[in-house]
Formats: sequence, structure tokens, C-alpha cells
Amino acid sequence: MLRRLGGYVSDECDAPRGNPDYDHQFPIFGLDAAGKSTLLYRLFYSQHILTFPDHSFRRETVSVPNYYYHHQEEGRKGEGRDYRKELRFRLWDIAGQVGIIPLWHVYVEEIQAKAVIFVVDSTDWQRLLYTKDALWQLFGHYDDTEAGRELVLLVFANKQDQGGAMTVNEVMCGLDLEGLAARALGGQGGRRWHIRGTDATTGEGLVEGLLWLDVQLRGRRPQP
Ligand SMILES: Nc1nc2c(ncn2[C@@H]2O[C@H](COP(=O)(O)OP(=O)(O)OP(=O)(O)O)[C@@H](O)[C@H]2O)c(=O)[nH]1
Ligand SMILES: [Mg+2]
Repeated sequence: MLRRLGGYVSDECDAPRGNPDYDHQFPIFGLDAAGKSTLLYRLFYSQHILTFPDHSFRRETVSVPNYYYHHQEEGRKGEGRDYRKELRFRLWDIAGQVGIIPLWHVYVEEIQAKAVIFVVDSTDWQRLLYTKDALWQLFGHYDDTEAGRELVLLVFANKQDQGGAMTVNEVMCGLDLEGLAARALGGQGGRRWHIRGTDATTGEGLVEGLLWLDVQLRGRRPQP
């Protein structure tokens, strides 16, 4: 299905199923110009790369410092995932054009994502309601089942470097993230979510967000 939707896949040779070359994979959604590609390039190339509007998808695997490794006591470093210097995230940058938004859920299902990254242009207050509609439309596909409730949401309130940008709190309220979480599992609530302010051009906040997702997806659901 993804091949039919078209797009650019740079690491074309997949690792064999069951032994993937990454720790997590997530789709990145958000309206056009939110900063999805800038974010992906910043993490992949470690620099600010100029972007053009996308019409389909792009995929890259990025490495980030592993919090658990770097906080292990010296001499106790051993085998296993917690003891690797880096974690690898395969990120799918999905275009945010109007016609593609109703298809976002297809990507979630095709790559069996356990979490979604949603990028908001914090300077774009005029489209905040539309942004909320797009996010709620996506999660409307995952409100009825226990498995759907387990889909974790990370929101990047991007472009925080810009004067006049909405604060993280304003973006959180505008998207009504608490309402979205409460709607899960037929109103029982309990969806895990987090919002973080970012500047995709410098990378500010990006790694911290990915590490929050890593913590959420490590085995057992954290107790409230
Ligand atoms: N100042 C500032 N500009 C940003 C930031 N993130 C992205 N931009 C700029 O916003 C514009 C759009 O960024 P893109 O990364 O192309 O947006 P996109 O979400 O990939 O958009 P589509 O491909 O159309 O879906 C570019 O000019 C970026 O340089 C940020 O955090 N701060
Ligand atoms: Mg893009």
C-alpha cells in the first residue's frame, strides 16, 4: 500500500522482519509547513536543511543518544538495548496536504506504529482549529478499542523560536489534548500523550521528545 501511495524511501533494503535495524518506528504527521521535513533532516543530517513542500512520504532512520546508556554507572555497562550508546528511530515524514490527511491512518496501520508524532506550526494560529480537526480525525480511528488506546501521541509545538508563536500551553488547549485522551476507549480515557516545544531548525526539544516515546514504549505501560 505504501508503495502505491508513492514516496521516497532511502533505506530501501529493509532488515529482515523480526530483526529490524531500529528500535522504534513512528509516522510524523502535521499540516503542510508545520516543520516535519525540517525536523527529520535536522535529526538525520544534524543540520538545518532547506525543504520543499512534500506530496507523499519520506523515510529515514535516525540515531539519538540513549539516555539509559549514558546514565549507567561506569563498569556496569553490559549487553542489551539499555547498554547501547544510541537508539535508532525509523521516522516516516508524511505530507500534510489536504488530500492526504484522510489517509494518515493508513500509514499508522501499515507500519504498525505504536506511537504518532504530530507537528504543529505554533505561529499558525489561524489554522489551529483545522489542525485540531486533522488530529482528532486521525485518532477517531483508534477510539474504540483497547489496542487503539495504546497508540501514544507526542505533539511537537514547533517554531517556538519565532516571535509571536503560541506557547506550548496555548497549543495544548487549542488541540484539546486532554479531551482527545479522555475520548479513548469509548470515553474511558487513558491515552498517553505529551507535548513539547521545539525548534526544528536547531533541533531544540526533538531528542527529548523521542526519548519520552522510548520510555513509554519500553515493555509495561507506566503506572499513573
Ligand atoms: N523558524 C522556524 N522555521 C521552521 C521551523 N521548522 C520548520 N521551519 C520552516 O518552515 C517551513 C516549512 O517546513 P517543512 O519542514 O518543509 O514543513 P513540512 O511539515 O515538511 O511541510 P509539507 O512537506 O508541506 O507537509 C520551512 O521554511 C522551514 O525552514 C522552526 O522550528 N522554526
Ligand atoms: Mg515536508
